[in-house]
Amino acid sequence: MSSILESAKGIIKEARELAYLGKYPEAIMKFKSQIETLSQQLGKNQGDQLLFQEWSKLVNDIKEELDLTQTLFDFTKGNANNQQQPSPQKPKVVQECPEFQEDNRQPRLPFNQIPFQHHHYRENTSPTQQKANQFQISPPKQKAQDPDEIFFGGLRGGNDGKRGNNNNNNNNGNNLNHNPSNYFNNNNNNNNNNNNNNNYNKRPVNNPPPKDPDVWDPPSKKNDKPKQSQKDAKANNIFKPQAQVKGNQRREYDKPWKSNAVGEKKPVEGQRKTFHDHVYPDGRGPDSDLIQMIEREVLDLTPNVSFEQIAELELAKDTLQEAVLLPIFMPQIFTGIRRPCKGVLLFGPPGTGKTMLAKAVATTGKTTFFNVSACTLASKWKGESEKLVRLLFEMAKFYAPSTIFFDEIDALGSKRGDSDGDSARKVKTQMLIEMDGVSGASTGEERKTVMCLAATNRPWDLDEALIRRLERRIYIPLPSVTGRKVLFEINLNSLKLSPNINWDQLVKKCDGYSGADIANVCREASMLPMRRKLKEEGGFQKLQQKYEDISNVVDVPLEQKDFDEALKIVNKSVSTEYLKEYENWMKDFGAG
Ligand SMILES: Nc1ncnc2c1ncn2[C@@H]1O[C@H](COP(=O)(O)OP(=O)(O)OP(=O)(O)O)[C@@H](O)[C@H]1O
Repeated sequence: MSSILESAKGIIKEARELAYLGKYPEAIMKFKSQIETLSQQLGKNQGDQLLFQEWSKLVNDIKEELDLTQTLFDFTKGNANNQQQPSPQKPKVVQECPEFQEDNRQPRLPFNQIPFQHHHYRENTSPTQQKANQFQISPPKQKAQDPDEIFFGGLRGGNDGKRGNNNNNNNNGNNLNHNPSNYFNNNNNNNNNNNNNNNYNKRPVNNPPPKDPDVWDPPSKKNDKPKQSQKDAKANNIFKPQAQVKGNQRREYDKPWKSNAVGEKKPVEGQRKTFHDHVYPDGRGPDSDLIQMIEREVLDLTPNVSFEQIAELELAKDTLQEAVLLPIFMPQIFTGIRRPCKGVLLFGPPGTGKTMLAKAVATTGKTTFFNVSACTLASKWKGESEKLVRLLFEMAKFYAPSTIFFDEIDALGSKRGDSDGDSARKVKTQMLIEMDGVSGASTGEERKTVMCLAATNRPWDLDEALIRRLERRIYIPLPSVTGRKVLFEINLNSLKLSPNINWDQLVKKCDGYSGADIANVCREASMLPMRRKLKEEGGFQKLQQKYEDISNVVDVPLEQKDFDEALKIVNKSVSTEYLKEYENWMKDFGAG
């Protein structure tokens, strides 16, 4: 049954398309064939009362559609016989509606020639009709792609909500088209006048023509509705009494939403004055948004990492303490040839603790930490990146002593080349200028220590001018055996551990793992006993019913098998071929 309906649906759709294209004879043939097929089926299904009713309703509807198509056909034939061909110019509806201009199909019929059937199909919400709709003879509404929608769209009024007068149109469409006799009368008039458009315009005033949803209302004349003067309005009591206020009285109430607004922001006493407040004491300026974005997303007031939390990397820690922290603590010593370096580059495989080192520097030196991810910058402030770099350094000087950390600096400061866009070149140049400006701290002006730290996994991509300014270049390698042991200790210090774990063997197995990889192994291992326990007890729900405090039950010591299992899941993330490249680059450019 459903296959018959499906094929009927398809053929009826084709028939509508043909009718839309003005191929009435073919459309009529198709409608007729479907009426025949469905009627035959009706005969076979008389036993099922409900189905029978629905199908006969459907057949009747298609018959009406056939009649209307036939009428249209007769009408156009009449026109042709009278040699009253429609004007080659497209009707107004078609001219004004972009969808129709894009569409190369024939212009749509004048409004009063459009059959009403589909409207009837979709709008009728009687239970039987709703059932019939389930057969989806008329498909759900789509944007002007569906020929049904284009062909019969005028009847339903609102097609896509673009125009404001859809509801009215809908009503007008209903009023006119629900009554087939109206429809035929109009056609007769058309025949008499032999001019559809004229006829459309010559409707009696008390029976206004339905609006086409695709045609905008003409602009209303200014004197259509004389404006009511305020005096008259008051007299007519249009204004509510509470609105009658004197002078500025209306503005004198609390506007809590405004207190957070940028324009009204006032520094609270005792609170740290922000850079924004400093440059724009009035609360708003041309770069307000950019500055606030930096303050919100780049400024990290609590990096909170200590050197003790970082495993191994003793050389890097010493270099950073000497190059960055000492000049902050003893600025008087670091003058002349001892001037602090302009910047430090940390390079090495991913996940080896470069960001942690930068944060530890900021925490220990009690400096303001700007954590700039070059990737984010480049994408987020496209077109304004060089302004952002300038503002960033200005802010760093304002909050000095500060540390600016450029993570993934290769994304921002790669080698300059012909393929660079204008914007990328400007950003690089701005960075170089600003980094030079930072060392201006040693030229006698009030010392504003700003340290630049940068990290990259691809040092060989960096621009040489930038490399020169990052005067200390420190290799952050993968952890050694000792480093891996410490990493396990750091990551597992809050968990219960079985005494039977063979740490030496485990650390050996983790050869080539970065600090981040080892942290992942520990995380995975820590979950396994819990998962096992949950499974044994029949799932979370059952465990919860059985024990009041399930945290004690699932918090079981980690065992060797947990780590073995975790090592199967977590693999190393650094390829060995890259390690060679780091070492080579270190030989050529390293300055640790
Ligand atoms: N030496 C280390 N000591 C302690 N933890 C470490 C160490 N190295 C890596 N980790 C762990 O790895 C995680 C990632 O470290 P971090 O972000 O500092 O790496 P990164 O070198 O900056 O990585 P990327 O180059 O991908 O930005 C840290 O949160 C930490 O858990």
